[in-house]
Amino acid sequence: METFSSIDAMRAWCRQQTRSGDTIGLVPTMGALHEGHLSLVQAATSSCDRCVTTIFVNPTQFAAGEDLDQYPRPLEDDLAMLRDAGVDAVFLPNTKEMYPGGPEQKSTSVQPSAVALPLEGLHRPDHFVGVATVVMKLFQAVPSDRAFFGRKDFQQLCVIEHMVRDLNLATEVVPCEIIRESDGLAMSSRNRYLSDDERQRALCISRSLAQVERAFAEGNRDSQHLESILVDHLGDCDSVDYAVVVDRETLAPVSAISKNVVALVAARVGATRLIDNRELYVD
Ligand SMILES: Nc1ncnc2c1ncn2[C@@H]1O[C@H](COP(=O)(O)OP(=O)(O)OP(=O)(O)O)[C@@H](O)[C@H]1O
Ligand SMILES: CC(C)(CO)[C@@H](O)C(=O)[O-]
Ligand code: BAL
Repeated sequence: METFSSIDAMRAWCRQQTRSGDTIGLVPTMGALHEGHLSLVQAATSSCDRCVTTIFVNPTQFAAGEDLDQYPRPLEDDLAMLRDAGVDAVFLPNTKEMYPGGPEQKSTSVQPSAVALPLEGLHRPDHFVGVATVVMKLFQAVPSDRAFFGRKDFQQLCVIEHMVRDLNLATEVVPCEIIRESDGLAMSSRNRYLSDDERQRALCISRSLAQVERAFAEGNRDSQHLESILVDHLGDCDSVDYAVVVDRETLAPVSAISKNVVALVAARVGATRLIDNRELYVD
């Protein structure tokens, strides 16, 4: 497995693979890897000739006071997992390589579509500008045929799909299913922050979504009622940023549901903010 920290070297390696006819699958991450990340790697290695994973804790998507400094960085463990998973190359830029003028510098950025405005956009106002911009930069460093993103970060996936569509990017976005612990908790690097008690209480998030899925399957199409089911089951969380059932394409509120929707939750357990969701399909 090759590792690269410079954009030029990474891009040159990709060009060489492409010249020899190999397709490239890209898996962008912030490290602290788990089975969710490995499922993206698995999807990439099974549909592309080469898999490149990136590990970069992107400062521009964190607001002041968020967990940028604490964010776990177990690099040796991450590299061992990627090697075992059959990854061909890892891109590990430092902040100076990605932001030569410093991350605070007002440099060119990507303005995401309106899908970035609600939900996470309200609670983390500059977050998706940071995400869209760094993903665009990673796409330039790792020219790839396909890029793999998890549905766990549902709104992020929408933002990236819109960016690729609106800016005519050549990389195909491949959404990947949410990987859960055996008790239902969505895997997330931030689960490492949870104490045993918090880990138990965090289960109410996936349970609340399972309850909504059940009500939806039984024919309930009233979004207010479905949202009240979410809220009723989130009592073990310390605070709830949002618990909503919204249009799956626009993330706008819906009342009587006639199209596919998605139930999304962001809640804090102790100091840890977790997100999860369920897509609900009308047939
Ligand atoms: N449980 C999961 N199932 C599927 N994909 C996942 C899961 N967790 C993360 N991913 C995907 O992995 C990619 C990298 O995400 P990231 O490194 O931020 O991990 P994370 O676990 O979401 O971290 P955090 O806890 O910081 O949100 C993203 O596309 C994300 O959607
Ligand atoms: C897409 C991403 C790697 C951009 O920093 C990050 O937001 C993540 O890990 O989901
Ligand atoms: N997985 C999304 C990255 C973040 O929360 O910043």
